[in-house]
Amino acid sequence: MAELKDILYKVSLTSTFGNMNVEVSNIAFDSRLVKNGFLFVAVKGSTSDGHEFIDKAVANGAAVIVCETLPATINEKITYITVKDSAQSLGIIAANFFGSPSQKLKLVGVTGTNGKTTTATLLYQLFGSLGHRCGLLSTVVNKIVDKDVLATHTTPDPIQLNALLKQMLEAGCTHVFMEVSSHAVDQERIAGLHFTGAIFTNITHDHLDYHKTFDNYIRAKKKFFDELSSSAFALVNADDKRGMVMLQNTKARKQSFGLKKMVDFKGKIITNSIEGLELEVNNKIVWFKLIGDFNAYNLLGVYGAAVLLGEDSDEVLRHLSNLQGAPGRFELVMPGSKVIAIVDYAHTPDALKNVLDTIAQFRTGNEQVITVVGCGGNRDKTKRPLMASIACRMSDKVVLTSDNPRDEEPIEIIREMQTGVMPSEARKTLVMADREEAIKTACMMAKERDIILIAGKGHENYQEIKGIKHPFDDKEVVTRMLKLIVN
Ligand SMILES: CC(=O)N[C@H]1[C@@H](OP(=O)(O)OP(=O)(O)OC[C@H]2O[C@@H](n3ccc(=O)[nH]c3=O)[C@H](O)[C@@H]2O)O[C@H](CO)[C@@H](O)[C@@H]1O[C@H](C)C(=O)N[C@@H](C)C(=O)N[C@H](CCC(=O)O)C(=O)O
Ligand SMILES: Nc1ncnc2c1ncn2[C@@H]1O[C@H](COP(=O)(O)OP(=O)(O)OP(=O)(O)O)[C@@H](O)[C@H]1O
Ligand SMILES: N[C@H](CCC[C@H](N)C(=O)O)C(=O)O
Ligand SMILES: [Mg+2]
Repeated sequence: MAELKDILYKVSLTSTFGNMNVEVSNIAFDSRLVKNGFLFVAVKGSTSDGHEFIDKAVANGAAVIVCETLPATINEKITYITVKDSAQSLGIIAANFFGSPSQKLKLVGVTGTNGKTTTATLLYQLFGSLGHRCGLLSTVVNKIVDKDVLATHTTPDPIQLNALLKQMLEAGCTHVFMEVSSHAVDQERIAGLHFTGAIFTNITHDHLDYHKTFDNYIRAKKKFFDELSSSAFALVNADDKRGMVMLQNTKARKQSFGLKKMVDFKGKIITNSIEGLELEVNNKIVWFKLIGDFNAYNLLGVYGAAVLLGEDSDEVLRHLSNLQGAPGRFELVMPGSKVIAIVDYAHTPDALKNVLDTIAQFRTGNEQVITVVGCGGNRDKTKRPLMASIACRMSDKVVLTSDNPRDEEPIEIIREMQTGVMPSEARKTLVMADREEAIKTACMMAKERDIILIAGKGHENYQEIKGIKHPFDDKEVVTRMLKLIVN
């Protein structure tokens, strides 16, 4: 239970109707979850408008309604509050309701098209290894110290988010590392949170289905930095064209990392091999277990953030060099097998190019690169031809397949991918909508020392088809096929 007045702290109200001296039993923004004494926030969504469900919320027992416009009929027994922006108000209300846990934690948010999970996971592992109790909010899993909590989104909704932060605080966490997706910024899921620091990894093509233009997408990421407090740090990848854009209007302490420019945390790649990365950081040469140039950026971002959080730089490097990274990110399957099979979460053109670039650097002779790739249904369609084009240009053979077709026809998605394949490259490609068959075919085509890249699903353990998540795990399938066919 909480006093209504307390949970409205810092919410800008435009009008109130009814008794303001009430207690609220809980909060919800989905009418279906409302029970007696709840406060319901009506939020405009992308498919429907929460304002249409105010009567449902009242029927389910809501005591308080927060909305942008009042419903046609008002129930005298209920308190109505109007606000300018109910999504933003929901964030602030959720933070207040759970006792503003983010104020009592060192909360660091990571945004960018690629590298958020890797960076946040490395920070969580690093700070754990340095002796701190930590929380993690990521695409793969949420963690309250060692306890796993299922992740449904990259960034949870404000109620789940603040509830998790509260549980982390109660479990003794001092540090929390979280991914901040552009959807979350745009939908105000992080409103009302207090960040100690923010990291920007990069921005490239993705999510244009949602943001419509690349400029809107950049603006969503920038908003995260614009809203940081002056006591926070804003750490950006200066080698990304938009790194400095993120810092333009921030009040936070501006910091940068990178490999090419003058930056606060500079690195240099000495060796990049299938065994890992050798980097010069802070005048020290250190080996890391992560593979690929792009991971040099992730490691530098993590290093910079750890130093900005007050950790000793040498200790940070010592601990960081032992870490493995996130599951399903450039993960070698059955190391030592006759063929090299890599499972990776590359689901954007840039990520796919980076991963294939990295693979190209490891080629020593005539080995072939065989790529298995698909594109998600009900998601940004413009990346489909681009991803197929990159896969063909940078591989010897490509099996075009399905990656969570959702409500779309798998073969239609593949057809759209094929529009990016040049006629001269068409002979390299095979179409196999069934992902298990596609992986099997890649394994059958592979000769000794060939490299198979299975891209797009990484850690995911399902294939989503028409609203149903069917169990499916790239790593499990490729392991089975390698044992059966190759070894
Ligand atoms: C496009 C998008 O982001 N949608 C998110 C959004 O839902 P929505 O806007 O579609 O909501 P809606 O169905 O229109 O409903 C509007 C409002 O009416 C309410 N409602 C609805 C029905 C009802 O009976 N009663 C009721 O009160 C809803 O609770 C909601 O408040 O708000 C919901 C609650 O927070 C999210 O679960 C939902 O995520 C969907 C499932 C989703 O797939 N999101 C993806 C795209 C996403 O967010 N991805 C990013 C990662 C992207 C990255 O890779 O960077 C993430 O952070 O996970
Ligand atoms: N710094 C980086 N720059 C470019 N590509 C990267 C970087 N880090 C990782 N990648 C590639 O992007 C893929 C996704 O990485 P990761 O899961 O860390 O990103 P993410 O931002 O969390 O993605 P999502 O938005 O889907 O949650 C990796 O599998 C790898 O192919
Ligand atoms: N966070 C990303 C994940 C994409 C993963 C890929 N496997 C797919 O389903 O398209 C998104 O929502 O676009
Ligand atoms: Mg992620």
